[in-house]
Amino acid sequence: MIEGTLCFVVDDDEVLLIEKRRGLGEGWYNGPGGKREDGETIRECAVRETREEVGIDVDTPALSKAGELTFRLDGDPQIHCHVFRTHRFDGDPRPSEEARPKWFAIDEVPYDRMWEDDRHWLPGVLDGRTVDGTFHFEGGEPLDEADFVDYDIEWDVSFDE
Ligand SMILES: Nc1[nH]c(=O)nc2c1ncn2[C@H]1C[C@H](O)[C@@H](COP(=O)(O)OP(=O)(O)OP(=O)(O)O)O1
Repeated sequence: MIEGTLCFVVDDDEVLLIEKRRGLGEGWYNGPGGKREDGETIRECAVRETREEVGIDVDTPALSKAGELTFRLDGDPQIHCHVFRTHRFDGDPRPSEEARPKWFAIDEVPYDRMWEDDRHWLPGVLDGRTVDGTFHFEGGEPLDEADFVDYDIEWDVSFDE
């Protein structure tokens, strides 16, 4: 199964999202993030992907673990995604080949232009809660063309790391 990250940078009442320009979820908004590479920790992955995609530096210890999400396709776990939240960053977001960054007011997050599961867990994460969720998709690869059919969420969990 793929290990991945999502990193939500919050500044006052706004959150930094990216419009993904390629790969899974192309054309949709999400947090910066991506697949973990060999030899890096999950936090290192979140920091690297945020720097690569939008050119800002987030502070590793200040990343707060906000969730673990498992995305299943036709019953098989495909991606195990670690979600982080932070208020601390350096630099101004700039676009890259992978992503166009944009700040959104937290009460104006464009859920209709995001993965369908996001509306079930991201509001709580932006509200400071922790989540452990499994999201079921059906209809074959790729995941972003499959149907979102069901989910199971536990809130206010604690994580080992
Ligand atoms: N259902 C879903 N809801 C969601 O919010 N994010 C999802 C998701 N399914 C996948 N993702 C995110 C998590 C992770 O950041 C990313 C993985 O997609 P990709 O494999 O396309 O990664 P990237 O292309 O960003 O990674 P790299 O190739 O490592 O840069 O997609």
